[in-house]
Amino acid sequence: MDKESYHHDLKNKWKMFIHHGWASEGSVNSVTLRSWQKCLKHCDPRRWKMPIKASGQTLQTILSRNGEFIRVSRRVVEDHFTLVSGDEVALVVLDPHGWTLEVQSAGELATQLQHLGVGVGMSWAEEEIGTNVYSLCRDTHLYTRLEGAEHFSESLHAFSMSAAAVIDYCGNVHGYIVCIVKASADTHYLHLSHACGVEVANFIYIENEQKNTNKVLCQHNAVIECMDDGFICWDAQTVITMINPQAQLLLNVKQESLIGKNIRNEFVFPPALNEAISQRTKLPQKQIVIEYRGEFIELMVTLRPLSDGSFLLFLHPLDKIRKIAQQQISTNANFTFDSLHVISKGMKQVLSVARRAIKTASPILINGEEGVGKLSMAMAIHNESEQRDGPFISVDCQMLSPENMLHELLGSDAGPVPSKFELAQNGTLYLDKVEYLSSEIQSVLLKVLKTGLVMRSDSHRLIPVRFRLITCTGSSLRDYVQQGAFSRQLYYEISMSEIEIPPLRKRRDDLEYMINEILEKYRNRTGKTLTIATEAKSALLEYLWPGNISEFKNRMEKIFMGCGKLVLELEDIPLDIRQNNNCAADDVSHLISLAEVEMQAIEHVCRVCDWNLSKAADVLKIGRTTLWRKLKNYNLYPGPFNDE
Ligand SMILES: Nc1ncnc2c1ncn2[C@@H]1O[C@H](COP(=O)(O)OP(=O)(O)OP(=O)(O)O)[C@@H](O)[C@H]1O
Repeated sequence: MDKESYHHDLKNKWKMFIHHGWASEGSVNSVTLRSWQKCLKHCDPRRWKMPIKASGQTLQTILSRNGEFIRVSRRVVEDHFTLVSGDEVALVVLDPHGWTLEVQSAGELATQLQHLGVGVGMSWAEEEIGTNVYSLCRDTHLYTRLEGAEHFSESLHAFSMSAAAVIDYCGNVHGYIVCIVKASADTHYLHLSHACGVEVANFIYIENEQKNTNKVLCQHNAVIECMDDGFICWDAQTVITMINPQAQLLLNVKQESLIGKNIRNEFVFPPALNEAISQRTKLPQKQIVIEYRGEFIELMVTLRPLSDGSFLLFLHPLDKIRKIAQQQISTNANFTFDSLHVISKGMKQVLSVARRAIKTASPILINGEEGVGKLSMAMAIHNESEQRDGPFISVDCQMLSPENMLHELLGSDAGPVPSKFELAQNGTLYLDKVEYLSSEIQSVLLKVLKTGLVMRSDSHRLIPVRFRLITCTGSSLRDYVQQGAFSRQLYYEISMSEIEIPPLRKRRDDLEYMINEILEKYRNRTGKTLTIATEAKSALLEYLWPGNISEFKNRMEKIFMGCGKLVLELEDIPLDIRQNNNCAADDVSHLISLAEVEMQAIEHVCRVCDWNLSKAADVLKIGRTTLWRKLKNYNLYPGPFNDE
């Protein structure tokens, strides 16, 4: 059938429908027929009513809401429009609700469309203009064509139109592209709406991808800039491709001097890292030392092999790691000069000596009997000093085994384990019972104090350290020095400021305060108000408290626990305290024999003399053979003797 007859036939079917309200089955496309039936109710097919047109604020809202879509589709529609003969084709862009966003038309076709009211803002709603390509395409989302008399409104019979929806990969409809030609003209141009729709959808997809990529890239760059860790990236050919500012700081290098260089030529890695690189395995949080241009740099690293053959080496800043180690090892120094509650004159003098000592950077030696509060005083000094924000590292020298003393204090590069001096960086190092340091450690400590540098036990690297040293002893270090068991030079060095804490028996005011304080704490804890009878209190005040505050706290706790009354009478006080014996009469478990005293003395002197028997025998003022025999008897023989 030629074009003319085809259109003639269509017109007859349309007339038939308009006249009788029905069309024979199969003669009209079912979708079109359904739309005709709906339109009968609200449109006059023979009289064109100008469609509504959005204007003013409404139009502005529609245009700005579809700004991105208009920008992309205009570019596509303009390109296609210039490619075809403008006189024969019009291209119209609609938003998802059928509002006209853009019209490309020219010549006679443009004039005809303008007469019908086609322009920006016009509505393509079916109720307005009857059956049209937009309304059908909106229902099906499929490419739609209507030719001549397939339109419900007779005024549109002069045109053939097509419409394609612009749908993104998520299924969102951004709008529609409508192509209009004269019904008498060649209809192959109608495919333009489909081509434009696909192209606009592709552009939207690409722009979205670009936006997402840019967003990810921005986030990626922000993360790289803000992260505390440094990192270096090298490719499968071991060429360095990336190094972030933090890594440049940690390694003291400039990006330009490393990018494009071979990682192998720039850095010397330790075996553990080399092995992980060659086996392409992850290496999480490994503390290593790498060599860069003759410098040894200690780092905590994480190695991540990537699937393209490249590697990422994260450099975790060591001061942070050190802080974590310090937090784990450092003691919670919770005393201040105020919280020591000093009442007695003797202790007030001690505090003024301590205050003076704090003003200098020199080490402080604290003397005092056991349990007198030496550690608490050291903590208070730490908290009152410039080092208060640094760590408080406490080491009990008696607890260090002679074999491991060097390793434990000096650390090692192999672990690597930082030395206690490094851990105390910018803080306080407290050495309890300093007389137990072996002579080897004594000379190491002296060197550290004089140079401010430490060398780990298995390393030749000199690490600068800055800390305040507080040592303490319950013995007379002077006697040790005279006996040759403690380095004279070290003694002078550590005792530049010396604090002597008097025993509790010499500070009755403090003792009385502590009794009241302990009663108060008891009341807060149990809700019971306990008082002490005068005789009982006198007994407590008279007692000599050989174990000082430690003993006081311990025994008072036991006394309170055992007393079911609200008034503590003399009879509730243990007999040894009442009789002012220095040890509990009914408890002999902690008393030691003469042989044990001798054994402890021998072991202590031998340890201090690094098991040099001649030296130890001199200090103990016994013969070498006697010492050797006693060591065997007491089973104190630790291994080969260092006797020369
Ligand atoms: N002024 C104080 N007020 C209350 N309690 C204190 C005071 N000083 C020390 N103590 C407490 O006394 C006990 C012993 O104190 P600290 O450990 O400081 O003594 P020390 O002389 O270092 O002991 P040792 O000789 O056994 O090492 C701790 O429980 C501590 O909390």
